[in-house]
Amino acid sequence: MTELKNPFASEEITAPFNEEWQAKRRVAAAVRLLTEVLVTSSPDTSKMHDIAEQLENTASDFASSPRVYGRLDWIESGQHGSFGQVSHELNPLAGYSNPLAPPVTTRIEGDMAIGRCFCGWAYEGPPGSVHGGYVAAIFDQFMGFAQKLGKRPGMTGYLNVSYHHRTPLTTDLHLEARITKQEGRKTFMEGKMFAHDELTASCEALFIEPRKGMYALKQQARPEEVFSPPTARSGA
Ligand SMILES: CCCCCCCCCCCCCC(=O)SCCNC(=O)CCNC(=O)[C@H](O)C(C)(C)COP(=O)(O)OP(=O)(O)OC[C@H]1O[C@@H](n2cnc3c(N)ncnc32)[C@H](O)[C@@H]1OP(=O)(O)O
Repeated sequence: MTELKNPFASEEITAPFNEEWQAKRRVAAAVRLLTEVLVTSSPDTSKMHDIAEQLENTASDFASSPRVYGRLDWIESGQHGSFGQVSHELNPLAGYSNPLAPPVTTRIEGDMAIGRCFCGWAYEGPPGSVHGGYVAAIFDQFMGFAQKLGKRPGMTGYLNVSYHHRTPLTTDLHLEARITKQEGRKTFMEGKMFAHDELTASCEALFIEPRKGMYALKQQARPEEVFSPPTARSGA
């Protein structure tokens, strides 16, 4: 099995590991664009049914290729990069090849973690503003990266988010985090989110290194592989 190194790799692995990921990044960018267009356009109904059929065919085409479920299996193949590189592609908040990810980008500067994010209309909660659940998710990802500063990577124990002002959509969001205290396996941090220099949200987070370390996570039970989301055709 490929060695699991640098699970918190970020800016230092900006380029895709190979041409396959490069192509997948392009597909993911197209799906992001599609999502943005979907929630901000109003084509006539029959055109939408045509589009749905095309997309269903595209999904079937994709599904007929070899399938890989879960990051551990991606790295086990030996052809898709290390855990850090695969995460850089598939992480649901930061992965360039995962269209669910806005994505959040991160880097370390001195004793601080710095991040950036941009949320389009698909992320709307309050009018014109990022949904609070996404603000929390962005923080969880960003703080999970920021704990790299403490060298005892762990899982989120708690994440307490304060919402000071609405976080605007279609705006560059700036993130900052620092460690406030470290006690053995526990890393305490604070994080901030800014839009146009205004503090929109802040958080206090505790990350805890599991007793047996992060690598023990790979021994957890695997979820079911088969996932068949309902389609409009099946009446959902
Ligand atoms: C193979 C892959 C490897 C690389 C993977 C990289 C993945 C990257 C992921 C990045 C992440 C991305 C972000 C995500 O999405 S992380 C996903 C969201 N988080 C989770 O799912 C975490 C679920 N919880 C757990 O797994 C366990 O509870 C953890 C691991 C957190 C602790 O379980 P463990 O058995 O180790 O704990 P312990 O009982 O020995 O307690 C230890 C100490 O901690 C204190 N305490 C415990 N809980 C809390 C709490 N809630 N508040 C305050 N304090 C708490 C406790 O009192 C004790 O203190 P003390 O008595 O010692 O003073």
